[in-house]
Amino acid sequence: MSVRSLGYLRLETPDIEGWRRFGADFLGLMPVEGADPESLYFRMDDFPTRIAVAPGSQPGMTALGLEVLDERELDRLAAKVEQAGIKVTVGTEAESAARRVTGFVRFSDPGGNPVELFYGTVLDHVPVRTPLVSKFVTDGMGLGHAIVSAENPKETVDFYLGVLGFIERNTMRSPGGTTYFMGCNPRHHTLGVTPHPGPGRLLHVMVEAATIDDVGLALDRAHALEVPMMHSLGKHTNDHMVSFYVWSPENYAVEFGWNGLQVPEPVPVYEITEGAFWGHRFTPPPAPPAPAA
Ligand SMILES: Cc1ccc(O)c(O)c1CC[C@@H]1C(=O)CC[C@]2(C)C(=O)CC[C@@H]12
Ligand SMILES: [Fe+2]
Repeated sequence: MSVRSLGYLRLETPDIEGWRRFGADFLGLMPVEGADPESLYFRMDDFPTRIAVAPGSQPGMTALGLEVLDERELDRLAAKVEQAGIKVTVGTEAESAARRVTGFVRFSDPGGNPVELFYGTVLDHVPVRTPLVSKFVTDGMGLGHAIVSAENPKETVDFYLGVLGFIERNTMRSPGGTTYFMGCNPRHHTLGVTPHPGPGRLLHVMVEAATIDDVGLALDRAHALEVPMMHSLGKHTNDHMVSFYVWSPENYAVEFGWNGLQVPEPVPVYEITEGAFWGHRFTPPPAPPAPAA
């Protein structure tokens, strides 16, 4: 296994105040200070930052931060990415310091999603405090999972499997094409790739809490804070996770779940024919505010 986990996400949003409330008061992440005073930084565990949100004119993901074992693995994987014909840039010392990692490289995956491979997390030993959530499930499994889009899903999936060492878990066919779910540690899936016209983008990020009560309480907070629902409470057919999804301030989505399946050893791939055993009823995003006349 090459990539070890989804280590961090870097996002940009036109609604930084919305994200402050969303991240801390709804998701229950721990807000902390970081390199840029204009940005938001959220902890889930002893990683210094799991989700960093910077102000930007457009919503977007600026990095899918994938953790590798050590410097030798980073060099080996960066060379493999270059051999695959993808241009790789080495992060500067200042950029590494801002991410609180020892080193990283960046490139775009074949679908156009921005990826950073990093090693050497600089741990935060101030105990994490998440009073709204009993615990986020991250140990050895990263912050959760992300689903990204690609116009060329097969090529993009072949890259993650063949170059970065992900393992295929399952597929799901829908009218728009096939979605691929991949893992890199016991968490059933860390990355999903789904077809979508246009350059790759983040569709949702999943965070996992330790108890069903954490999910119930998060549903209550969504209601109280008027966080718009995307998929009602449901249970997935591939990782058996019980979760619901909300629209984030810029209309990507966050899935809040519990009891995701862990797959310590590779198992044969399979195809699912429904996304959920029950639930996960969809609600479209709220209409954007009307432009000022
Ligand atoms: C089906 C499924 C299983 C496990 C997950 O963690 C999960 O997020 C999903 C849904 C994934 C995915 C999505 O988020 C956007 C709409 C998608 C692309 C589909 O049309 C099929 C799968 C769906
Ligand atoms: Fe998901």
